Amino acid sequence: MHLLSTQDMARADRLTIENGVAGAKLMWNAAEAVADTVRKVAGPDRPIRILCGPGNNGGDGYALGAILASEWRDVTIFALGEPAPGSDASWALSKWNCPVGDLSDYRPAHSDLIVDALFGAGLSRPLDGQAAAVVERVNSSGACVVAIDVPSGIGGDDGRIHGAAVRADHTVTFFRGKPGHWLYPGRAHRGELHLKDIGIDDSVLNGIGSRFRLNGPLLWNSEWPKPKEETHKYERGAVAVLSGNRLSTGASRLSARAAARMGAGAVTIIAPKEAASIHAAHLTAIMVHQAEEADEVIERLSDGRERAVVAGPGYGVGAPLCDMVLGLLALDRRTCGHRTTVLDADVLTSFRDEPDVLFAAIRNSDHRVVLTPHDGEFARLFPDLSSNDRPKTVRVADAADRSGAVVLLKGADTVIAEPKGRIAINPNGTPLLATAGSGDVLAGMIAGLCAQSMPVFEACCAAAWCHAEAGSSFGPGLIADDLPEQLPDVLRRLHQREGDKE
Ligand SMILES: NC(=O)C1=CN([C@@H]2O[C@H](COP(=O)(O)OP(=O)(O)OC[C@H]3O[C@@H](n4cnc5c(N)ncnc54)[C@H](O)[C@@H]3O)[C@@H](O)[C@H]2O)[C@@H](O)CC1
Ligand SMILES: Nc1ncnc2c1ncn2[C@@H]1O[C@H](COP(=O)(O)OP(=O)(O)O)[C@@H](O)[C@H]1O
Ligand SMILES: [K+]
Repeated sequence: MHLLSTQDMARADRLTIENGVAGAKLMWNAAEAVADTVRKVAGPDRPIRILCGPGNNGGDGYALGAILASEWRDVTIFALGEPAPGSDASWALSKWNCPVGDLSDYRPAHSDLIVDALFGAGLSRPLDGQAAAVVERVNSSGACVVAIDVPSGIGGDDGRIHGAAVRADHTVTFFRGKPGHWLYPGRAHRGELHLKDIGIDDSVLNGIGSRFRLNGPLLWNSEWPKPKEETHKYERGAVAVLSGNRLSTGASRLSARAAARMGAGAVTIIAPKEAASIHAAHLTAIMVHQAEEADEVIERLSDGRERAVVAGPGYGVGAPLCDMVLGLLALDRRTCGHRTTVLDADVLTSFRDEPDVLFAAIRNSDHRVVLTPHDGEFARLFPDLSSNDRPKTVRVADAADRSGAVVLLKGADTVIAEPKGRIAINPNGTPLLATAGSGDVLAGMIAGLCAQSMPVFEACCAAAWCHAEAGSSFGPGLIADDLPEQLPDVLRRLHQREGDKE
């Protein structure tokens, strides 16, 4: 499913208007769509108070008022400024045949149904003055709020609070969702999201070329690996996971088990001697290979049997890990096929003083690379991209462009970006995933899919989505060990789903 930035959405409107649908018609359709939700939420008797801004978001509010007043409902409008003469909003105001109150006079009652039509896609500066004051009163009133397009004060592109922001119970948006509906804190402010058709044809998406996607099965189901009937375990896809020393072996076992559960045909942990015997005592289906020094590990991996390698979880931060990774990335495609290297955890911290060395190695490598930082690791590798001054989506996309890797920035609103390409936001995260080792599982899941030749961006998106599904379907009490065991159930349900379409 595409998401549209405010700029993309303006282009969708423009293309639709050029194709002969009047802007006023789109506004009326938008108001009808909001009216549907308002009727359901307000029931027959609740007083409806519409707060209109000076732009087209306010225009939607005036048109909504006209529709609901024609049904003899108790509707009042309070406005901030007037629509520009000749605008669609000014036309909508002409359909509202009752007085308009001043926004500063509105005192919300708990029983009101408030419609927030102050600002939508056109928010151009932080809320202040009357707008900020009314948002404060609305939020503390306890009244039910339906926001039009986006809760006022939330940036449609970045999901951030600009000055102050409405906390809505419902948000009605048009044609496609916006990144700000899915990035926090906007995601927490929007309440239930209602996506409505207002007469914009899907074909305009071709003319827009939006980079933004909402992650979900539609994005990657068609690339899901299906083993051939006559396959064997190495052909199906093998994974290697590099283990830390004897005191930190658990992380690599979590990654390995997750890779196997995602369908990799063979998974091997490569570990130094003392750690290898600990693994051997724990493992059954997962194989263990003993290798002491970086040279031995690279020698073991140079025959190309494993099409995906996980490095970082529990390995230990330091120069030996940097050398190992640089050695791995230098392995030749002729011997290793189209290998994917998933660099997680300690690898990301180990390169904090010389991230450009890592990025140069990635760009010069024959292999596909995935970086899976959390916020702290992201700040170490990309210090200048870590401040919140630009949307998270754009910062992750810049990190992908700079590094040459697919970058998956973990968090409640995980963002995945490919170099010069798509940017996906994961919708189904649960705070239950905030448990030690859950990131190690995710790294293994990505490797498991990449080893089966799933394209790397799709593999990252699919893994993030399935990881979150595993967390929420297991429920309270979840620890990282439970995630791989939950995957068969997630995968079974996934493959039973009927293909919904874009
Ligand atoms: N034809 C279209 O373009 C359609 C637009 N629609 C609606 O139009 C909205 C976008 O309309 P606009 O582009 O007019 O933008 P908005 O209505 O979101 O806001 C723009 C207006 O608000 C003012 N403004 C921005 N930030 C402010 C602040 N912090 N304090 C005070 N004033 C501020 C601007 O100067 C401008 O007058 C969408 O969100 C959607 O609700 C829908 O009616 C569907 C069709
Ligand atoms: N509040 C949250 N909501 C949703 N997902 C979360 C939340 N907190 C963490 N996660 C997810 O949990 C995982 C944690 O990974 P990471 O920080 O690497 O942990 P660890 O290093 O302990 O394995 C990531 O996939 C992240 O997206
Ligand atoms: K709004």
